[in-house]
Amino acid sequence: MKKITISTLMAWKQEGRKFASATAYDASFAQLFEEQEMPVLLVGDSLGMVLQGKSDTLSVTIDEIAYHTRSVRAGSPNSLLMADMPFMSFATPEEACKNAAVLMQAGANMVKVEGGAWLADTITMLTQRAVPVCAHLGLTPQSINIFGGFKIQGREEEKAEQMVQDALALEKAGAQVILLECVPKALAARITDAVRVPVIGIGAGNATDGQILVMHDMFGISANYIPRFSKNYLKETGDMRLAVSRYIEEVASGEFPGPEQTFN
Ligand SMILES: Nc1nc(=O)c2c([nH]1)NC[C@@H]1CN(c3ccc(C(=O)N[C@@H](CCC(=O)O)C(=O)O)cc3)CN21
Ligand SMILES: CC(C)C(=O)C(=O)O
Ligand SMILES: [Mg+2]
Repeated sequence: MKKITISTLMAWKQEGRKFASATAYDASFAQLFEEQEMPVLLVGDSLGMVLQGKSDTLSVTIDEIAYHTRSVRAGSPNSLLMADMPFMSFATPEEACKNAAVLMQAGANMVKVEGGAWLADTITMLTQRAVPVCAHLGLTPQSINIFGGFKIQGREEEKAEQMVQDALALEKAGAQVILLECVPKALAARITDAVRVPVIGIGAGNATDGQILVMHDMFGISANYIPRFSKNYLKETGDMRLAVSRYIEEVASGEFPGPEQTFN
């Protein structure tokens, strides 16, 4: 696989070419993903749930994300590697810079932060200091105690309009990727059209530029539960490499996510 950069994703958006991505936490799976030409990988704070068995992501630390980022980078030199900024690690722009440096030095190409327009100054400060940023909107799991659970976001028109405005504000602030989690398909489509940067969806329908899955969900082996919007590709292929390539193909063709994995 040739080196994937933010320019690659921008070009794909303009061509209307849909791309897949997945979480990864170790070198062996990162290498397997790279061999199947998965262009984008994320060291997600979901590792608190799927690796550590916790019921949410709040306890994950910057050092844990950095540890896994080093492993994933070792297995996948050419993917665009995103790393999650954990809960409270970007509470102020200064803390965000200090913590983002740890992840970039561990091998990330981009950091991801959860939140809306209030993050504009943080995102500007990071991008000015050469840290590319993905802004995560919709169901932001670090806000579970505000939301009262992992619930779909943006159902009411007022909330939907707010999310469109948040996406525009964060793009203007410098965000180079937007990630939408658990939002109705029509809202994800609206945001994907409204911004120039690539939009990656999870539980957001098939109109976004890219898709992401937690790798354990792709294989149907997640601890606790498997979200409704994910799909077990191991069950239908019986082989991990085939599962990954099937997922990549179904994203490219628009077949995944289908109606069963979509909120309307
Ligand atoms: N294994 C795993 N997969 C994920 O996608 C994931 C994680 N862990 N951990 C971090 C966050 C948390 N996520 C989650 C977890 C559960 C639901 C969930 O149960 N959602 C309900 C829908 C709720 C509604 O209808 O409002 C569902 O039935 O899927 C959603 C997102 C997504 N992320
Ligand atoms: C679900 C994805 C988008 C994520 O943030 C994670 O894996 O932590
Ligand atoms: Mg996350």
